[in-house]
Amino acid sequence: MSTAADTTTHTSTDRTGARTEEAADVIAGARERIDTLDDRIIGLVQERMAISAVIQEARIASGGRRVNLSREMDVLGHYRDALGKPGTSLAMTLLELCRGRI
Ligand SMILES: O=C(O)C(=O)C[C@]1(C(=O)O)C=C[C@@H](O)C=C1
Repeated sequence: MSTAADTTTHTSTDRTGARTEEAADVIAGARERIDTLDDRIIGLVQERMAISAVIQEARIASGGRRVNLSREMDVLGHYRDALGKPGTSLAMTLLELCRGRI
């Protein structure tokens, strides 16, 4: 485990798991693109959460319930159709982020 006082030098191959500098460069560049995409995905999730909150608040203020299960089935199906079984898990996580646990 490394600590703040650790003075070990880590090479680019150490950091990436690659066995050559060339592979390490490819990996480092691709990781930068992934980090940028992840930031965008997180931003989109936050935007989805805000819009979902508007819907839930409107429904609750009108006397309805926070959750609408038939709509959740549509959302789960949309992700499953696009991404397969793990898509369903992803959609369930998104729904939990947007409306909390049920
Ligand atoms: O579409 C709705 O009615 C919403 O409330 C949004 C949303 C969602 O985040 O997709 C959240 C809670 C509901 O149970 C269903 C879907």
